[in-house]
Amino acid sequence: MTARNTLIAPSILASDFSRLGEEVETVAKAGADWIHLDVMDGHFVPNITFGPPIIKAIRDRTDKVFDCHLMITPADPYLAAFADAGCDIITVHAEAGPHLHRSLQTIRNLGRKAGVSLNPSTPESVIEYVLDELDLVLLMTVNPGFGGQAFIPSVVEKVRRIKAMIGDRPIDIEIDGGVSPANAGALTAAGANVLVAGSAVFKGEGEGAYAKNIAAIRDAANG
Ligand SMILES: O=C(CO)[C@H](O)[C@H](O)COP(=O)(O)O
Repeated sequence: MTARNTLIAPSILASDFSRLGEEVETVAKAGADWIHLDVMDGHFVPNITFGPPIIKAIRDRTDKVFDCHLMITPADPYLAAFADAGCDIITVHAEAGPHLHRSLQTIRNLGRKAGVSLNPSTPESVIEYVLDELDLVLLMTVNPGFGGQAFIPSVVEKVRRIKAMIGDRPIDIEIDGGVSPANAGALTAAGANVLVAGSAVFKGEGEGAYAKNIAAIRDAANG
C-alpha cells in the first residue's frame, strides 16, 4: 500500500469567534497543516460569516497556508481583496458562475492557487475542461452553509472518479463537511489528500484537545 501523507485543514467556522486570533494560533500549534476559511454571503448559501478584513486581521497569527473557500456569488469582484488579505489558495464554487474558467485564471493571475468546489449534487463533469487551470478540487460532503452537518457518503464515489480524471496533474483533492475519524480512511483510500474538519477539531479545551482531535483524523486518514 502507498504511504499517505494527508493534510488536515481545520475550519475556523467551528472555532470561538470571540477569540479568533488565539484560536488560529492554537490550532496551528496543534498540528494543522492549513487553516480553512469559510466565507459565506447569505446569498449563495443561507449563512453569513466573514470577509477580507477579518482574514487580514488573523493573517499574522500563523504562517500556515490560508485556504479560502468562497461560498459567494458573484466571486470575481472580490478575488483581489481575498488575495490581498493573505489567502494562499482561493476556491470558488462551480455553481456560483458565471464564468468558472475566467475566475480560475484571475486567481492564478493574482499569484494564488486556484480551486474549484462542487456541491454534493454537482457532477464531476463540470471540471473536465478546466483541469489545466486548477490547483485544487474541493468536494463538499455536506450542503454548504453550516458546520456540524452529517457527512453525505455518496460523494466518496465522486472522489474516486475525480482522482481518475485528474491523472498525473498536481491537483489536490480536498473534502469538506462532516469529516471525522470515522470517514477519513474511506476518503483518502478513494483519492483525497486534504481533509477539512471543523466540529471534529474544535472540541475540548485548547491546544492539547485540538492536537488529539487532529491526530485522530490524521491517523484514520493515513491508516
Ligand atoms: O464549508 C463548510 C460548511 O459549508 C464547513 O467547512 C464544513 O461544514 C466544516 O464543518 P464540519 O467539519 O463541522 O462539518
